Amino acid sequence: LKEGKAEVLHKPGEAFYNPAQVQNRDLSIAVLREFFKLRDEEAASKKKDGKEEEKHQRRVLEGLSATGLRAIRYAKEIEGLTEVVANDFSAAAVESIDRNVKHNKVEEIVKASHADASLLMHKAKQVEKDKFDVVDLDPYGSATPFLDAAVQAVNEGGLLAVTCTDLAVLCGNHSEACFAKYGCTSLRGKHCHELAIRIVLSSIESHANRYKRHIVPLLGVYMDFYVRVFVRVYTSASAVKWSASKQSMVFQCTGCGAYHLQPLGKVVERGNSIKFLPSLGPPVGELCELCGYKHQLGGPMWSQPYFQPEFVGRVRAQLWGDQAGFASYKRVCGLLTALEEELVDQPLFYDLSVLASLLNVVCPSNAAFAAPLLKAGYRLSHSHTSPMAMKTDAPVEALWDIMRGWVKDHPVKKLKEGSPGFRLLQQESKHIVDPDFTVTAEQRKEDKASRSTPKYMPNPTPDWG
Ligand SMILES: C[S@@+](CC[C@H](N)C(=O)[O-])C[C@H]1O[C@@H](n2cnc3c(N)ncnc32)[C@H](O)[C@@H]1O
Repeated sequence: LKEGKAEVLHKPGEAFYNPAQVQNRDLSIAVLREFFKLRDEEAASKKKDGKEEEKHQRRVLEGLSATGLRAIRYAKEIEGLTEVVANDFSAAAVESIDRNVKHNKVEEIVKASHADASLLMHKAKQVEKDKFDVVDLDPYGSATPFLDAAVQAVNEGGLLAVTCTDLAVLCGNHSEACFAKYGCTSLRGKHCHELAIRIVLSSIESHANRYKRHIVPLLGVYMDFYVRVFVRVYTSASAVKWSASKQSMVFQCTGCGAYHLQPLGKVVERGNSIKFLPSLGPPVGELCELCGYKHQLGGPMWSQPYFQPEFVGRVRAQLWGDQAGFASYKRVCGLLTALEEELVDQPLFYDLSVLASLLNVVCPSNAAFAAPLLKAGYRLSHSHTSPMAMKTDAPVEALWDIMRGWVKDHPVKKLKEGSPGFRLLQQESKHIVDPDFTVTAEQRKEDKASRSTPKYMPNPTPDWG
């Protein structure tokens, strides 16, 4: 099998290999290249400030390596790596890693290791120089059994890359299992994939906090059948005090899906010290003010940004600039462009098709829905996890104002009395936005002709072509 610069001799049944994960591996290579560049830039700026330059060996651990394909690609496609440890606890997998390392002539860099990944990481954490610059976890299902060791085995400012494929658990089908594994309750809804990313981040942060460490997310995505996050790990007892203020509970209505976030607390600075204040009471009552149904409680989830737009842009440019090297560059660049255009500071979103289906009415176009919100000064974007997403800083009442305006001209099919949609239509308008404001067909045509990204997107598509 060939992928990137690696060629793997693969016996079916011997070690796990999934061709569909090429996107995951391509993305990871581009992220690692940019991460090491970032570290070089940081070291250079420290040197400029007269501080001692930190020497990094550039060691990577692939804790769950199967055929060794990913580790071999890292060694061949990322410049300057000194060591890549390709570990697996299956003897057959290690045999396959050994064979493939030789076949690809990367014995100098890639070292096969036969151990339980957690045990290996717990050993590595004991000596500073044995810690890794990058720890990559790509398990079957959830990565949570490995997190405790992983957050300790990464060196200062190092990178932890985590895949979780248990989306049924993370997306609200097995909320109880989610709580058991991640310490967070998942919820259903169109935003469930973004919530999944945020739950994984919250879980990593909580493991890190036990060792006076905290995370800084660089990039998180939902792809195909998994979520993948890349976070840097730092040590700081004082930064850990802010952790609860970076996470929120989610109160979500079981009728209309309206959600409200409640940070676990806030931190106030008093002189030289900081004080943590737990949140006071829930942000909403037991019943939803819009439709009268009950709220469900989900979380905690990471409610700070889950990606850094500038870093995402750099990774995208990396993939775009090496089209011959990355088989999946088009798909991954598309995904990263969508991610970069998301409102970075607005957790979760509403889905236009859900708003319309609650009222049993034909769905407005994105542009028709966006116009009144933008006119009123709110921001709006889509989400890389859903094309019908409306991610906005407008209150949910404004969205229903628009939908009530929409139904004036579009017939509502039968709605059951007492249903959430029926109750939403009974509500008085909150007059937060002008629901009758619209963009004309002429303006839309102009928009389409003048740019690839509609005007209602916050950031025009960057010039990366
Ligand atoms: C999904 S596969 C890894 C795929 C690989 N990262 C890739 O990109 O092709 C998961 C691997 O983890 C290994 N594994 C599961 N639990 C492990 C543990 N506790 N320690 C080490 N390896 C483990 C399995 O044997 C399997 O080969």
